[in-house]
Amino acid sequence: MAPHIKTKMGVLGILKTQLLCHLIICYVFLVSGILINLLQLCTLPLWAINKQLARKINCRLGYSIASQLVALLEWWSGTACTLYTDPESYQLYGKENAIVVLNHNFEIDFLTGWTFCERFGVLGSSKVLAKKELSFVPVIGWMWYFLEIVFCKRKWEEDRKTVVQSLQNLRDYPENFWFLLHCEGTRFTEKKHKISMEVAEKKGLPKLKYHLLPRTKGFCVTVENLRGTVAAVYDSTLNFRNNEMPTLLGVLNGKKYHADLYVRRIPLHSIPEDESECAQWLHKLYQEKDEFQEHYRQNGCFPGPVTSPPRRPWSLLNWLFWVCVLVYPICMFLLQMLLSGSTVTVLFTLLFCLAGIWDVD
Ligand SMILES: CCCCC/C=C\C/C=C\CCCCCCCC(=O)SCCNC(=O)CCNC(=O)[C@H](O)C(C)(C)COP(=O)(O)OP(=O)(O)OC[C@H]1O[C@@H](n2cnc3c(N)ncnc32)[C@H](O)[C@@H]1OP(=O)(O)O
Ligand SMILES: CCCCCCCCCCCCCCCCCC(=O)OC[C@@H](O)COP(=O)(O)O
Repeated sequence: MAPHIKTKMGVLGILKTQLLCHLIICYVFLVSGILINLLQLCTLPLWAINKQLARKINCRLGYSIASQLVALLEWWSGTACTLYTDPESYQLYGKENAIVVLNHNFEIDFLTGWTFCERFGVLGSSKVLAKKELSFVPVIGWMWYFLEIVFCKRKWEEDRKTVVQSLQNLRDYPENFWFLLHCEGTRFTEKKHKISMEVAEKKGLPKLKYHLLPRTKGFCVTVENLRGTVAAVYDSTLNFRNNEMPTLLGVLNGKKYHADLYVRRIPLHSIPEDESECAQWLHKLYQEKDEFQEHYRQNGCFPGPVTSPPRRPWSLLNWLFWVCVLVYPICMFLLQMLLSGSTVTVLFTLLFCLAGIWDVD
């Protein structure tokens, strides 16, 4: 990296781009994650005795994993999150169960979603209808198993029974939760958009410019099974300023983004009970979402008042806790190696440290 750019970035900015920092962050995340997964495993016997207590404990443990990634976004990269919503609805966020319908365009939209969950105190209990493959991802996928995340294979005939059962299980969940649905079923690409609009044409549905055609089955079955449990649908549309396409690697490098989220609260009782009417309702919702995206494209902002929730210190404190617990032993280990008296061990340790601080750019 050129020296003048480094000066402009400041010491902290340079630190954030260093491989050694990234290695430490990943090490802390992975080791703490596996320790927490093991603790979650220990709660299994409790489910038989006191299920609600086991669920509450798992929400806290899940928080301790997810909030590390949130801390990375809001404290490490300093990404700003602006919320466009009406003040009356704002009062209810975090105080009721809700289904969140969100567009799926960005690599970090899950992380931005989590950040909003954190700010309204529902991060540990947040849920999603996720593809089955994600349940095998170490740490996060294993954590989701204990948080009763709903998984689907995206083959409706196989999914119907398991999805309905998993949704029914959430009816007596002891914590307020937000249930995320990416109704488009996959992340937006131009190629997928083209195919999806061919389907829209065949079905006689209006074309969408910024979204894929929504898959309606998951939404209708969620509304049907969570009626009486969930108070509202939060129709949410996410964008990043300056047409940026943020990445996890960018966040890890400390790059600051600016997320804009537009949320409309729609009471669940206003959504039709009949399945085909419910599907039509969702198609109409996506046509409206398309208009909001057009507004954003034209004006650089969403319509309506801005009421941004402040970041809270808990994600940072949790992260610092794990850094203190896990970085100290590794420092002691490296120190022991350096003081071992063996030339080969000292050389290897020095090489390892140098590789970590080497500027790969
Ligand atoms: C702002 C605050 C945020 C709060 C965040 C809260 C919580 C956060 C928690 C966690 C964060 C982590 C996030 C993890 C992200 C995980 C992301 C994913 O895994 S997305 C993929 C999985 N999810 C989904 O797919 C959900 C949407 N899909 C559905 O609902 C589906 O209906 C289904 C239930 C999965 C079943 O799918 P299947 O394909 O089997 O059946 P369908 O009936 O849907 O499809 C057949 C139907 O579709 C028509 N068709 C064919 N091709 C297309 C196409 N390209 N586009 C649209 N439609 C198509 C086809 O003709 C059939 O139609 P019909 O039924 O009329 O015959
Ligand atoms: C603080 C610690 C930093 C350490 C960095 C480690 C990063 C680990 C991140 C793990 C993130 C796991 C969360 C999974 C969410 C991913 C969202 C996703 O993958 O959605 C899938 C959809 O799109 C559909 O996929 P398609 O198959 O249709 O395409």
